[in-house]
Amino acid sequence: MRLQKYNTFEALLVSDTFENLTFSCFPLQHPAPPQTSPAGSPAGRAAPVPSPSCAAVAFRSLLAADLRFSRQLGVCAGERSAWGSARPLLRLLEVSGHGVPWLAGTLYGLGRSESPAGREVLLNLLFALVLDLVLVAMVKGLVRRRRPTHNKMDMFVTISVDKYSFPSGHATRAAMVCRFVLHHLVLAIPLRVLVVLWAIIVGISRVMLGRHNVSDVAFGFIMGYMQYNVVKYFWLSPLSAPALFAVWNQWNQ
Ligand SMILES: CC(C)=CCC/C(C)=C/CC/C(C)=C/CC/C(C)=C/COP(=O)(O)O
Repeated sequence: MRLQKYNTFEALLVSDTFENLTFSCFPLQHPAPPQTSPAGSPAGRAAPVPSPSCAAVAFRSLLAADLRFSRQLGVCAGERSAWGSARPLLRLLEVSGHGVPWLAGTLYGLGRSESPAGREVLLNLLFALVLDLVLVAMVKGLVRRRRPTHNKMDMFVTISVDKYSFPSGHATRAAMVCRFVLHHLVLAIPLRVLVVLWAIIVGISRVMLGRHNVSDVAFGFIMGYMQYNVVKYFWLSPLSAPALFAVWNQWNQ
C-alpha cells in the first residue's frame, strides 16, 4: 500500500484505478476473479477485499475532475502560462483578500473611530477576521490537501498551514466579509454589486493563479458564508459583552 505517502485527498485518488473501482462497484456486470487466500488465512476462505462504495467511486471521480478542471483553469499560474501577463493584476486581487490588510485596516479603523456604533461594528469585524483565520487553519490542518502542483509558492505573508489548500482562506474571507459589509454598511446598489463581484473574482482568481482547486474555493465560499452566521450569533455589543466594552471605553478615555 502506498497510502501513507499521500494526504487525505490524494490517497483517495491513488488507491485504485477507475476501471477497478467500476469493477468493484458493479460486481454483477463484471464478476470478480476468484480471490486467493493470503498466507496465514484459513485455507479455502477468500481474503475479504474491501470494495469501495458507489459514493466513494463518485467522490473519487469528482476529485479527479476537480484536479483536471482546476489545472485547465490555472491560466495565470506562472509568467509563462497562457494568461501569464494578467498575473500581476490577479496578485493585486490576492492582496485585496489577504488577512494582513484586512486585520491592519480594521485595527486602524478601531483606533480612529469615534462613534460607539462604528466601534461596535469594527470590533465584530475584527472578531470575524480572527475567527476566520482560526477556523481555516483548523480545517487546513485537518484535511492537509496539498496545493496544486502547478502553483508557484510566491504568496504574500503566509502561516505554516498555508502550504495546504483546502479550503481557500481567501474565499472564506471574501464571502464572510462580503456578507458582513452588506449587512452593516449602508451602500448604494452599485457599490453593493461591486462588493459581491469582488468576492466572486477573488475566489476565481485563486484557481487562475494556480493556488487552489475549484473545490477549495467552492467550499471556502460556503464556509465563509456560514462563518458570518457564527459572527451574527455571537455579536459583541455593550449588552452581550458589557465587560469588554467597559474596558474598551476606559482604555479610550
Ligand atoms: C496586520 C496585523 C495587525 C497583524 C497581523 C497578524 C498576522 C500575522 C496575522 C496572520 C495573517 C495571515 C498570514 C493570514 C494568512 C492569509 C493567507 C495567506 C491565506 C491563504 O489563503 P488561501 O486562499 O491561499 O488559502
